[in-house]
Amino acid sequence: MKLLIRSVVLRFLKFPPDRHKTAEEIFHHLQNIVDFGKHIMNLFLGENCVHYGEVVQLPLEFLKRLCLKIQSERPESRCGKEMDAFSGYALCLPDLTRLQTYHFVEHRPTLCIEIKPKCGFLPSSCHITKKVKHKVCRFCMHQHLKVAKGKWKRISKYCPLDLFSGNKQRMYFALMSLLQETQNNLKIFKNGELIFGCRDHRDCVSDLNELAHHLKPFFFPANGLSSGLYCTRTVIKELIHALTMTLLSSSTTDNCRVGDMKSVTISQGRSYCDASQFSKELLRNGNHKTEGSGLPKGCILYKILQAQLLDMLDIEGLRSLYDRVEQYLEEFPKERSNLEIDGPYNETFYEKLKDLSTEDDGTVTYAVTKIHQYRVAMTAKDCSIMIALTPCLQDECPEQRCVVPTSKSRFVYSVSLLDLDLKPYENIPHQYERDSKIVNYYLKSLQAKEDQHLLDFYKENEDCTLVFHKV
Ligand SMILES: O=P(O)(O)O[C@@H]1[C@@H](OP(=O)(O)O)[C@H](OP(=O)(O)O)[C@H](O)[C@H](OP(=O)(O)O)[C@H]1OP(=O)(O)O
Ligand SMILES: Nc1ncnc2c1ncn2[C@@H]1O[C@H](COP(=O)(O)OP(=O)(O)OP(=O)(O)O)[C@@H](O)[C@H]1O
Repeated sequence: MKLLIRSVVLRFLKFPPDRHKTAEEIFHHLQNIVDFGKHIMNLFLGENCVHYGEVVQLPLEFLKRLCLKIQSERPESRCGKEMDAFSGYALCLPDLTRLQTYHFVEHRPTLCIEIKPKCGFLPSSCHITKKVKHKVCRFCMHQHLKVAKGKWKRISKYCPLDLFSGNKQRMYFALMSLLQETQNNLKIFKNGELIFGCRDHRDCVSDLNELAHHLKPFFFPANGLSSGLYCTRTVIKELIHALTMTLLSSSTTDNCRVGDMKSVTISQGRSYCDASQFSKELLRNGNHKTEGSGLPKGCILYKILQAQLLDMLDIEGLRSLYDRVEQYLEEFPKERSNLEIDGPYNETFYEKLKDLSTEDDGTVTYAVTKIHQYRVAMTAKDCSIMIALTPCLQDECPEQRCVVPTSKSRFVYSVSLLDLDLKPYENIPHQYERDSKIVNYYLKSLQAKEDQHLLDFYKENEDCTLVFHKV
């Protein structure tokens, strides 16, 4: 749960009603979040993008009033957990809907586009038991289950592999699909206020004409564009162009160490997903080669993908390693802190993440290293990118690398990341079950679709079926 107070954001922990923690535990938990951002994600993703914030203490009276004030604003689907208003501790973060780089534009209008890209590769682990996982990405498979469960109304045409391809045509298709079906993967803010996307799973604002109306003064400040369908298309195109440029731009000035990790390759896996509408469209037009231009090293998508690729074994390969650690902890419960399952997140922890060998020597040390890497990868698979854009004049911003030009405008931008908390160790069995549910449901719906096609085929051909009778 996040609360916006002027230009900072206060972040509070949430817990199920019956599971309150002591103030000391909450302080430790929040400090761990800060340390993980500062010493681990910072190095993977770069200090310009990672804003880990600081733990602050607030008067309890203030928190009590705050809690009462915001309760009615919280989406119903999120109310299963209660905000911690008892410990007095919170995280203080910058407001990432605002530009993070240049402060001279602080009071200018700002657009911020939040994208939750999800997992951008197909796993190639030999532990995988269902072949479909090598061909169809997790996001596309999961769509079927989400729609069946009523989380979303329609299947999205967005496929993360298109966004992460680095190919501008595929990225255009991916971003357009996000705009058409935002789900929880795209939100747009104007001056810090949500103008497009879902606040809650039921509460969505996604009228492209209305969005174009908001965007027009940013992209066509001289107002030379009439309204209507043509205008909407033109403005949306400009937005997608600006987003593509920022997502592919490389930052050379941060401390990101993505280069010092032997980069994990995805060459064994393919770079396109069989379920992607873009690939299907190409195939339909007789083109059998889906282009992947590759991401420029140093761009935000490249860094996120590198962190995601730390999941080398897939949950199917990881499950038995988790059981190995659990068995060990059952015998030696005090060893949990030595295994550093709950931190500390420091340089030593980071160094361990660099061991990419997948030769299992049967030790608990090997198992724990792979688990740490998996948890970091899962974090990168669930984080969000915040792209803030503010118009700037021709003679402003001498550093061209922070400027994105569009047809009739020019923007300074900043790229930041959200939701970088390390995924809990305890979630692993749940991840395993969810994975098999997603895959099984997908296979079931594929089968049902095939059966239906066959049935339709027989129905269509009923009139001319030749039936042989025994004589
Ligand atoms: O498993 P996924 O891919 O559905 O991801 C979950 C997200 O669902 P999504 O598919 O993005 O709609 C899910 O997003 P929502 O809360 O549904 O918007 C959470 O981010 C969840 O993380 P956590 O368990 O709350 O830490 C995410 O769970 P983790 O798997 O990252 O733990
Ligand atoms: N530092 C920030 N600056 C601006 N907006 C933020 C910041 N942190 C979070 N947000 C906004 O708040 C939204 C919710 O954040 P997050 O998903 O981390 O919270 P949550 O724990 O799921 O909250 P809840 O369950 O109450 O919805 C984000 O999708 C983003 O739009």
